[in-house]
Amino acid sequence: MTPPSLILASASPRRRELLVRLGVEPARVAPADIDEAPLKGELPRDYAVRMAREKAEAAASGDGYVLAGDTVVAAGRRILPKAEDETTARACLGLLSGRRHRVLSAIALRAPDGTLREKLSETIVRFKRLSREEIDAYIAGGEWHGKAGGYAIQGAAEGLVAWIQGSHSGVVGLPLFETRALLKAAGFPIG
Ligand SMILES: Cc1cn([C@H]2C[C@H](O)[C@@H](COP(=O)(O)OP(=O)(O)OP(=O)(O)O)O2)c(=O)[nH]c1=O
Repeated sequence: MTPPSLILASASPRRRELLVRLGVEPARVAPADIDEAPLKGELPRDYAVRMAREKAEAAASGDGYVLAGDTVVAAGRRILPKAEDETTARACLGLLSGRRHRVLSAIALRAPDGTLREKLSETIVRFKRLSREEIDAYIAGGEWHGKAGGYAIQGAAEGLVAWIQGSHSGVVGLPLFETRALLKAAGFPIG
């Protein structure tokens, strides 16, 4: 019997790399184009789960599994934006400097029968207090581009992270423990 196929509904190359670490090679990568605006007053965890679910539903086609994820950086109840310009990235780093914040990484899996399952990983991260020079140097490196909260822990930013509790892969974009469990629960063959 041929193994079932899995569509990865994500434009993030990191998500693909993380999934491959579980021994799962997606048959296709099909980024979902959805409206990513948070609802008024929406809590960060509700927003992350809703985004992951909507991405999985939007990419559904045929009879394979569809996996999607969404990573949100939250300072209290506040959802930080994905940094698309320097000003936003600077504002995010200023807010995160010397404080704890949460990274919510939701994943959603649509099974061939249309059942949708999701899981949420929550990680607490604390940056050192960042000096003006540290922020300038980080901004100059450009790794903040397109990243939730204006940083990427898989790059130079980890040198500024004093403490982390939770899932490193979750912060990067695909929490491997939760993803493996979700695939297993949905009957996807995984070692
Ligand atoms: C905090 C943090 C975020 N990120 C990334 C992961 C995600 O790519 C991005 C958050 O945006 P997402 O909306 O989760 O993902 P995406 O837009 O890159 O891709 P798609 O919606 O198609 O799946 O930020 C890191 O790579 N490292 C980090 O440390």
